[in-house]
Amino acid sequence: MRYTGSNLCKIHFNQFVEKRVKKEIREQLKRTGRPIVISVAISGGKDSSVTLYLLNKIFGKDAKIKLFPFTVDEGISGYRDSGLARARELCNDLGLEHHVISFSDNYGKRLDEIVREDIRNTIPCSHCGPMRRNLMNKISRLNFSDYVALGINLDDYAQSILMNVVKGDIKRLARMAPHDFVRETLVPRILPLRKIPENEVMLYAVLNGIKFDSGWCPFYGRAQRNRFRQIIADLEEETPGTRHALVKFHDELKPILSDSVKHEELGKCFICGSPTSNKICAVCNDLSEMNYA
Ligand SMILES: Nc1ncnc2c1ncn2[C@@H]1O[C@H](COP(=O)(O)OP(=O)(O)OP(=O)(O)O)[C@@H](O)[C@H]1O
Repeated sequence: MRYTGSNLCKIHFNQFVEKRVKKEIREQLKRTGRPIVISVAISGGKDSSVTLYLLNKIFGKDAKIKLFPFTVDEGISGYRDSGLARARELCNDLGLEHHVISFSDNYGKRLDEIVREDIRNTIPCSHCGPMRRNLMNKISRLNFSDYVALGINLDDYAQSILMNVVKGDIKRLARMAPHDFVRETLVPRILPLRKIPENEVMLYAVLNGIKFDSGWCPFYGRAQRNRFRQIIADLEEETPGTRHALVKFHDELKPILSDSVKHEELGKCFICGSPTSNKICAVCNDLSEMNYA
């Protein structure tokens, strides 16, 4: 680990990962003594698989915590099916019931079709991201979840901070998960792996025999995040510890921002009832523009 200068054996590496994840969870999860439901968004990829494995390892015997793992089936041929299969297998191994919510049942179309029919040739992620987040929130609300856990690792998190800084998007910086405020219609997100570098998550998965899908989304090449992925990787290579420094910067900035940046009032979408600060949510807007196109 270049950022700490340490070399660890398997046992101590596992302990080091688990200790940091437990600390994160302690800080992110507000325990009040009453039972808690945590939805776990698993794509079948390494990060969300490790997230579910660790949450189950930490809370599996805790009668006051119920885990609810689910996958959103976007309808991406040649990609999502193998992710779904891995997610199902992992849940089976852990003795947890796996749930699925799909674009086709909720939006009437698979992502493949949406992309094919889009004459504006928009980046596929700009349809998929809001639609996926919308269904994550929907299924989490349907089973009365207190939190939804995502497999965001340190690299992902540092990229998001930098992207928001570069775009000058102070509102997004202020409302980045982990969420410490509850809004009626939006289930707060927790990120147990946000301090664990991507390569350590991968190593943890391999060392512990956690099944995951290593396929790439066919639309990956067009994602704007890729540029920031490279920038963060280069900065970390030149100066180990950069990713942690960015997270520390954001953690210190967040309380200052939330004092000065007012969180937008969230109402309900006029069409589907999802949380939105506008009359119509981003997904319904997108779907109606597609129908007019
Ligand atoms: N189809 C999906 N169903 C459920 N959760 C998802 C899905 N896609 C993404 N997520 C959640 O959002 C997080 C970030 O998404 P991202 O696109 O980076 O995931 P990924 O690279 O496909 O897989 P992973 O992060 O598990 O390695 C995931 O870790 C997971 O918690």
